[in-house]
Amino acid sequence: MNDLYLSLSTVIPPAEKGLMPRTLDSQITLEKTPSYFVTREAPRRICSMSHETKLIVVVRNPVTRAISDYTQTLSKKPDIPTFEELAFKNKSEGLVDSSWNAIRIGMYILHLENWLQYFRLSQMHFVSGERLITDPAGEMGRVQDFLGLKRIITDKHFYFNRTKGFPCLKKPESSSQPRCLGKSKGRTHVQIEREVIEQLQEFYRPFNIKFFETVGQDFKWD
Ligand SMILES: Nc1ncnc2c1ncn2[C@@H]1O[C@H](COP(=O)(O)OS(=O)(=O)O)[C@@H](OP(=O)(O)O)[C@H]1O
Repeated sequence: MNDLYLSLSTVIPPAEKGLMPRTLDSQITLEKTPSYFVTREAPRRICSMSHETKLIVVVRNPVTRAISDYTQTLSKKPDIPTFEELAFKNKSEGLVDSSWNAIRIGMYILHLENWLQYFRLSQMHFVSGERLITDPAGEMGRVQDFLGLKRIITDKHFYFNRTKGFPCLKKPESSSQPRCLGKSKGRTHVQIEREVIEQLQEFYRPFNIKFFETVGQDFKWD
């Protein structure tokens, strides 16, 4: 379920690493569980483990995210209803089914409000899923700044792979070969009618606006 776009990483400071795998004081512990961001109990539990945890969330246009999510489910379960059947309670009235997970996950502001009951906004960093593709080094630069790390990953670590249609790593440390993400990342999405996309854009607009205002960043999803 296009996890990358709603993945949430937690970074535990050294003094509070008791419940995480052991690391040296010069290291940070990173853990990635995409579903945390949309799980009600997660902020309270993580906060009780370490209230100074840093949180990284990758977000993308919620409409594209929903289609990506559906495309991934469809690849595993080809018999599911169509996207339109799942996305609407009543399509002609434009009544979106916000209880369908693929739709609900993209209502980022609702999830964020839950996190903000336990963490300061300054403890959170939002990565643009769109820019992660168009400018991976820029996005990774901001992640490194947020983590208080030297900018070690830069432009020279990426190249654009035309076959894959995505940026790939030139040469990871563990190998002498370039490395792209796997086949399941960057699948061709199912075709969705323009009208349906517009209905969903309309549905998400107020949630997006409130999300942008809250995080102080405009992700330009219109
Ligand atoms: N460099 C690079 N290479 C390939 N794919 C990239 C890359 N950067 C970001 N993306 C986007 O990652 C999306 C899938 O990642 P996920 O974490 O959601 O996948 S998964 O849920 O763990 O399977 C995937 O979403 P879809 O395009 O919807 O498949 C990609 O758009």
